[in-house]
Amino acid sequence: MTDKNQISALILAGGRATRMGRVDKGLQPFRGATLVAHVLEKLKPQATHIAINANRNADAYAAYGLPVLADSLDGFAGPLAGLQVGLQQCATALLLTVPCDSPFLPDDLAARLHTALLAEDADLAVAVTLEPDEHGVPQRQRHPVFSLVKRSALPQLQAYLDSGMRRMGGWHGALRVAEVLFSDAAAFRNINTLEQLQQEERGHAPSLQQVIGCLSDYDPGALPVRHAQHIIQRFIQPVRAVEKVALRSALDRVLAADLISPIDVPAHDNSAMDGYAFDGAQLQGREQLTLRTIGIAYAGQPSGLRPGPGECVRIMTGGVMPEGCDTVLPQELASASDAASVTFAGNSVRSGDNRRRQGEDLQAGQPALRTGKLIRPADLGLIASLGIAEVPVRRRLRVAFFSTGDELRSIGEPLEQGCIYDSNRYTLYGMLRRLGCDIIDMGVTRDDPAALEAALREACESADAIITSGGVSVGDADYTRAVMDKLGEVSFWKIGMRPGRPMAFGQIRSNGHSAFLFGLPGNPVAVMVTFYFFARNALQRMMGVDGGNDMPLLRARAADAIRKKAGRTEYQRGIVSLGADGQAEVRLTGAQGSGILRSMTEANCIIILPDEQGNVAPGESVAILPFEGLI
Ligand SMILES: Nc1nc2c(c(=O)[nH]1)N[C@H]1C(S)=C(S)[C@@H](COP(=O)(O)OP(=O)(O)OC[C@H]3O[C@@H](n4cnc5c(N)ncnc54)[C@H](O)[C@@H]3O)O[C@H]1N2
Ligand code: MOO
Ligand SMILES: [Mg+2]
Repeated sequence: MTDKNQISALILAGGRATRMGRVDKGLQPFRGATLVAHVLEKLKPQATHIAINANRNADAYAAYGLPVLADSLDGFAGPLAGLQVGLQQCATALLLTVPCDSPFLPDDLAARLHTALLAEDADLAVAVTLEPDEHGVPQRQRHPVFSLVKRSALPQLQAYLDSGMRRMGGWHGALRVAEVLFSDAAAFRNINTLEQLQQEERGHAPSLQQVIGCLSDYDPGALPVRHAQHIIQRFIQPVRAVEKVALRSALDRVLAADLISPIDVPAHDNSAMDGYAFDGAQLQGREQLTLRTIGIAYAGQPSGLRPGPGECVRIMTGGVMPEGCDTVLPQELASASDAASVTFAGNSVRSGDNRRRQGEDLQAGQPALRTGKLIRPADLGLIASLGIAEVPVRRRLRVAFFSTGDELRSIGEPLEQGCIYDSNRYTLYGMLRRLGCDIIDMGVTRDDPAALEAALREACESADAIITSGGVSVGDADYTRAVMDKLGEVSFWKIGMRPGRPMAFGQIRSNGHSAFLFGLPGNPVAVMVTFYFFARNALQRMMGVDGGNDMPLLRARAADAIRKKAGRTEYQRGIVSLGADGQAEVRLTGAQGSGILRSMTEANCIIILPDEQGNVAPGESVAILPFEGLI
């Protein structure tokens, strides 16, 4: 039996992470925590003392409550330098080592290595798995970073390091080594690149093809809106990194953990009215009562008063209910009162009226707000009422966007014949800002494969999501498709909707980074409609927003006839107001061409006409989505 008291563990986090762009690996966000936090959770049941070998960010590692040991050898000498300092500082006879980038390590690692070490009277026990060689034949492979080492082996290690050697398993020749075969090779996988990290982060997230494969009647050339929305929602993955921000800065951010109320709110039973507090049992069937006033209870200070039968306390709104009182008579319901007493009719209040109960707003120990909540002004106040100063929120989503088209000019440039000013980047800027994203405006990209590829790569390497406009319809889609296909998995759709028929969606990769891609159509109204009805929800999901925040559809009467083709969803721009009868009534803004941006600026709502709907008669009820909300 393994006595865990005999085992210390050392997490090796001292490397330079050259394949991960030299970031500090252990501190990389992973599945709601960091890599090192996952390793720590695995180790806690396996060892009593745990330390971390790290050569950077000692404070951040120390925050996990563990001793941080830096190499005594200079210049990131590798894991053996970590083992050296680990053995030097080890308080027990045995030291278990694991790397910081293997969050899936076996739960029985220490126990099995220890059993073998004892059985074979070895100096060191090392994990072994079977890995196929180039012919597919399984070969035993040692994982020297997953070892249990006797502290007494330090002189052999020292001699090996003194000879200038640094290979992790290189010093095993001088030792008695016990090999322990683990059948689950995947438990030893480590994460070396940011791309692997993102893949693991996604866990078993399906590929775009798999998501699409779940639709029995998928037709990219005639895709219903709901199918496109379904595919996007299934494929998108949230960004999990979390940060703590001061309460005010949490506005419009997404809560990253349930906020448990540390206190009851209100903390005491208190009065909802200015008036007189008394024991409601005295009301019983009496026509009139006169109670003697024994004192005054102000808000903010318990009065210490205890009225007896026939007595009451003058109380202010928010004042703590005096002991024995459960009812408050609002002062305006008194038929007579002076400083000494109050008289009122027995039916003017019922027992228990106008008392706010302790914890009726929030109860200690109960979640006050749930993870995934988009924090609005009321939430700020509610968190403040709990006395909480800092809030864990998801990190902001980074979204890069650019326009494509040789005809596009930016503000400040002369407008040559045949050219137009780029407006999509401005509508996209506004819509993304409203969502609270960090935005990267990449300007205009020429209609040219090399320029498009360069822009997509740059966007992919700096953002979580990319939004492009233009170049996805038949005229241009061929080269766009070729470039996007080269960089990842992107589907080109013709959606059963108007405006916004052509659209591309998928995920691209570049240099170990990946990003979701929304290739929106170029027409200015189409770009807004596709953003609102596809990208917006997807980005909110990436931000970690919990599902229940969908915008509510309202209904209004069509003031005039609306032409509508059945078989597609139309998003017409409307102005809703109250008709003469007080009912909501909506009219079109005028011409509905997808190049007519004025139709959006004049509108205060979108009229959503679903697939099955044909022409709309005057007076018929239609669904609308108002632009403005109260908060
Ligand atoms: N033969 C077909 N032609 C078109 C179809 C079709 O199915 N068959 N679909 C039409 C629809 S619907 C749309 S929407 C557009 C989408 O075209 P692209 O995504 O390829 O976009 P572009 O051709 O680059 O531009 C379309 C239109 O929008 C103007 N534009 C583009 N970017 C901007 C910008 N940043 N600011 C302002 N205006 C912009 C551009 O000048 C074009 O006029 O395809 C239809 N054609
Ligand atoms: O998708 Mo297009 O917007 O209808 O011109
Ligand atoms: Mg085009």
